[in-house]
Parts: sequence; C-alpha cells; structure tokens
Amino acid sequence: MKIIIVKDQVEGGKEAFKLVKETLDSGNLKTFGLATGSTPISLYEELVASDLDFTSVNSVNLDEYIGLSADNDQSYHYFMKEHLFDQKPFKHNNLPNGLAQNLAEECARYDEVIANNPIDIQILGIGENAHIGFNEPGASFEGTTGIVDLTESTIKANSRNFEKIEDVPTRAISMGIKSIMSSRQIILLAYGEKKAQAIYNTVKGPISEEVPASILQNHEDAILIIDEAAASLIK
Ligand SMILES: N[C@@H]1[C@@H](O)[C@H](O)[C@@H](COP(=O)(O)O)O[C@@H]1O
Repeated sequence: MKIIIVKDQVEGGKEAFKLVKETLDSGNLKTFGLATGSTPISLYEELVASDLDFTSVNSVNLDEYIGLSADNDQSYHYFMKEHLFDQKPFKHNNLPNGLAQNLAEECARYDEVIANNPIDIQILGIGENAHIGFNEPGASFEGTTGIVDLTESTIKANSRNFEKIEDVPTRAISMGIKSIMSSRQIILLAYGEKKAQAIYNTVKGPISEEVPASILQNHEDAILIIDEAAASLIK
C-alpha cells in the first residue's frame, strides 16, 4: 500500500484527481469505479471543474440502498447525478438497481457488468468500522455482488444524511470484495479523526475479514490518500 498524507479533504481531492488524470490521459481509463459518501466529493468537484472528458469512459458504482429509486434524493444514484454525472457525462453509468424485483438476478446482472467492464481505477471511501462499499465486517474476501444487511453502526453513521434514523434503509446491494480487489488500481480516501482507527486497522492490523479494508494490503496498486487526522494513529 502506498500512503499519501495530505493536509485536508480539498488537498486529497487534488491528489486523487492527479492520479485519475494521469490514467485518463494515457488512454488507460476505460472503466472508472466510483464511490459515494461525503469523502469523494472533493475529488468529484475537481473532476467537474476540469476539462477532462469522460464520454468514452464507463463508470461502475460500488453500491446502492435497497428500496430507493434513482430519483429519491437519498439514493446513491441521485448522489452521483448531483455530484458528478449531471455535469460530467460518461459513456455509460452503471449502478445497482435498488428497486429490482428480483434481487438475486440483479446481483448476477451487476457481476456481469463488472466482468464486462474490468475496473481500471476504483475509488473507495471507508466506514468507521473499515467497511468498503457496503461490505461490512465479516464479509467474505471472496464475495461478489451481494445483498447486505447494514450494521447498526453504519445505519447510525449514515443517518446524518437522512431526516431521521428510521428513514435509513437497512439493506443494500454492494459490489463484493473480490470484485473490488480485481480493480487494476484502488484509491482509498479517508479524512478526519473518526476514520483514524479504521485506517490503523487497515494499514497496521492483520488482514482479516473483520476489517474489510485490510485486504488492500494484498493489492499490488492500492493508494491511500488520507489527511493528518485520519493518519494520526499510524504515525
Ligand atoms: N457505502 C458507503 C461507503 O462507500 C462509504 O465509504 C461510507 C463512508 O461515508 P463517508 O465518506 O460519508 O464517511 O459510507 C457508506 O457506507
């Protein structure tokens, strides 16, 4: 793992932007793996403000809440449109369909999307319990797209984006850890003290399914861009 420590989220967005631009400029960004949450927003702001052209790039998102439609303003689909897709058109945007009638079929469809679009760069945030995508502690490192029951702590952490905690969906569809690990490059972003323990466990801890992000220690090209606060326990 390569670790880049930055001053703050704005600087982190700029560092990540440089990596994305490099790969795009060299013609090697065919599929861009994207994440939601507050963390990647500064990167998306950089992308939107730039003259980079993504019209020949496909995107693949990590996850979506079950039960929310794409036009629900709490859905990850809506988030992506608002923060990136409406301003930066891609060739095609892929996200799991949280309203699919048959969720098992939807997971199989999404695995096929990923198989047909090998991910060149995958952006990741990290949960306070070190989840990636919605792969919570205990998720198999061999997992592909699946249906996930969110943990209490994730529901609580994500409730800040909802009016009340009861509104937070309790299930999601998430790309699995095996699929995430098959990405050519992974850029994990983390900012703030609340992420410090997760970053410590990811970087210094044993590789364990109890710490989903710890598997990144085995990836050949994983880059962590983290601020001083998130890095405070690994120094
Ligand atoms: N499924 C998402 C993750 O992909 C994200 O990394 C995490 C952290 O969110 P934030 O960046 O807002 O701290 O939230 C959600 O659980």
